[in-house]
Amino acid sequence: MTKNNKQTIVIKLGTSVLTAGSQTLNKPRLVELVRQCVTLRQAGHQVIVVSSGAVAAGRGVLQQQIGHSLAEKQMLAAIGQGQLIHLWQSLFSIYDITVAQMLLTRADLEHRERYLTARDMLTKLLEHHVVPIINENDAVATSEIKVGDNDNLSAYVAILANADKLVLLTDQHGLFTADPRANPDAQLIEQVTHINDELRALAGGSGTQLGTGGMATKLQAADIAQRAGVDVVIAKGSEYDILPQVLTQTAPSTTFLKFDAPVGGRKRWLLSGPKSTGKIICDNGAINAVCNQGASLLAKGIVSIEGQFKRGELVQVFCQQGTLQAQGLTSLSNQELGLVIGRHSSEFAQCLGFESAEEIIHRDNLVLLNQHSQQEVLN
Ligand SMILES: Nc1ncnc2c1ncn2[C@@H]1O[C@H](COP(=O)(O)OP(=O)(O)O)[C@@H](O)[C@H]1O
Ligand SMILES: N[C@@H](CCC(=O)OP(=O)(O)O)C(=O)O
Repeated sequence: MTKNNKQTIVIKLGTSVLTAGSQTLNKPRLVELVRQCVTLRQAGHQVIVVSSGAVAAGRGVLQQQIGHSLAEKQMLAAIGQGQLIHLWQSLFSIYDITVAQMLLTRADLEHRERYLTARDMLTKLLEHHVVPIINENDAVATSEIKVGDNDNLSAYVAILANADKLVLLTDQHGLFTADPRANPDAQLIEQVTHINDELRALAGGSGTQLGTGGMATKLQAADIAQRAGVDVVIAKGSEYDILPQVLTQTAPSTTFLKFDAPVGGRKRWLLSGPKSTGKIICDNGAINAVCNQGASLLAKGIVSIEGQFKRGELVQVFCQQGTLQAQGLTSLSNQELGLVIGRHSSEFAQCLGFESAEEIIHRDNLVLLNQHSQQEVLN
């Protein structure tokens, strides 16, 4: 939330920015970015950095031909992360600013308690005027527990920190109508209120072997952050004084406006923490009740389910037309739910052999995803 125009700003620095298009870290670029972060702090803002670049730094240290397989990148990240944090530490120390390293994986955000621990830690660092430097813990992150890209990670961090703004610095001015690398005539899209399939279709992957996810993951990140009440800006990290310019809205960029009625409280965790493990497909009556009438999801309106999930895991709710409408924590596993699809809760005990709550996803455990200004309860 904005506190007297003093904002908490998460700045995500992509590999493309930190390498300036080369194969390894570009130190003058880091110097320049630290100077700008300090300018923001001197203006009273709190700064959190999500820094990519461990893999690139590792390449610079080893100076051997290393491929791009997962195992090779993990090895490079393990080598490079130390150098990366050392550089940030040295550069911020010129200004007498202390930094702290936080290496996260999805597992740190998935369980509510671990999520709260990470949140408290981040809050403490900011209280002590430390700049958190965050990256994914690539060296140990297996596919089951990793976020996979720092764009999504930075959106989760912005939610954790209750940030006002997320700035994604990359090697383009923002989201274009097509990948500008392949389409020189592509136009910059300056403002986005709501990300839809049409927009997602414009966002391609990374144009290089160094970046992860390209514009596609930046849109995923923006979508999550907007819903949680965070303004998001994508801008070009090589532009002079880009960070101050983003704040004064004078740089070419793409801005994604935060929602008028953002998801609040514990429900923010549902946007950022758990990974979805299954799908529930519902009839239009159920979708209408859940999306427009503030109802919980009942078994009666469920048409089918897909995937495997346990009780308490996150599942996604789709309409029969195939659009994602909501996500939330299920009270039954996929096997149990299979026994009661389409049934009234009065039949649950007989079908399941035990008593169970009538709601399959209780309203308190559910976030809507298909309305850009949904009236979610701010709890
Ligand atoms: N519609 C688009 N607009 C802008 N860039 C796009 C688009 N689609 C794909 N891209 C690509 O996304 C790249 C930026 O993402 P990425 O390489 O992952 O950078 P970073 O390391 O900054 O995360 C751009 O260099 C560009 O080639
Ligand atoms: N964690 C990796 C970067 C992953 C990533 O998302 O990269 P990028 O798309 O360049 O922001 C690293 O430190 O090299």
